[in-house]
Amino acid sequence: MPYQFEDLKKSCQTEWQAYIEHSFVQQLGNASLAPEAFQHYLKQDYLFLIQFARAFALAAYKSPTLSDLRQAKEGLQAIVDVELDLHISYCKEWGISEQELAELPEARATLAYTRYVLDTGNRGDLLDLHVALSPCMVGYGEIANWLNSRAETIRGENNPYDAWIAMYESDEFQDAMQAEISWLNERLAEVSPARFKELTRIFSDATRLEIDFWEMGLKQSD
Ligand SMILES: Cc1ncc(CO)c(N)n1
Repeated sequence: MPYQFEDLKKSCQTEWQAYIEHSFVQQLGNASLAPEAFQHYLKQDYLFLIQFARAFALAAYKSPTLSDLRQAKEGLQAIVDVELDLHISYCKEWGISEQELAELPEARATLAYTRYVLDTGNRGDLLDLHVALSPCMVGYGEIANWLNSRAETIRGENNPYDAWIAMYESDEFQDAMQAEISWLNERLAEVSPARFKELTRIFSDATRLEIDFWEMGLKQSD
């Protein structure tokens, strides 16, 4: 049986569920999240996105083919030209200026997660790097879909976090998520059981670091 992305999720089902259905996510969905927790999360996510962009630059460096190189370039461009600009204007709506963003120190959870991804890519190959990135790219799309499937979730102007959910349920993000899953499925189909075991370690580590990122937001920890 060739391995597929679903098998990575199955290898750490408990952690994956703890990430997707985290209290931060539930509170964001039912509008009970403290605005201070969300603001703290938004600020750290700006710093996260900058490191995330560097990870796509690393993916370009690690690309053996022109098609992989183009894909990494698209990813880098999407983050630098679109996502970061969107994030900055979204932060403004939440009372966080660009100046404040530029001067922020990184929380330990941000440092741990982003540098883990970069280190995994540095010591490994493009597949290692993509597996380390996949909980971000696939997880947030799944979170938006999970929130939409729950009766407790409030949509529209009665939820101040509605725009956040809308961003990750957008066709643009959902298409990027599907493209990432397809890319991974093609490569995972070819790996040996020993190689797959290595990849499950990376996937589970990155998933656990996503859980810590939510915790950092909830506790407003630095
Ligand atoms: C921490 C984190 N993970 C995933 C995403 C989705 O891009 C994000 N913006 N932030």
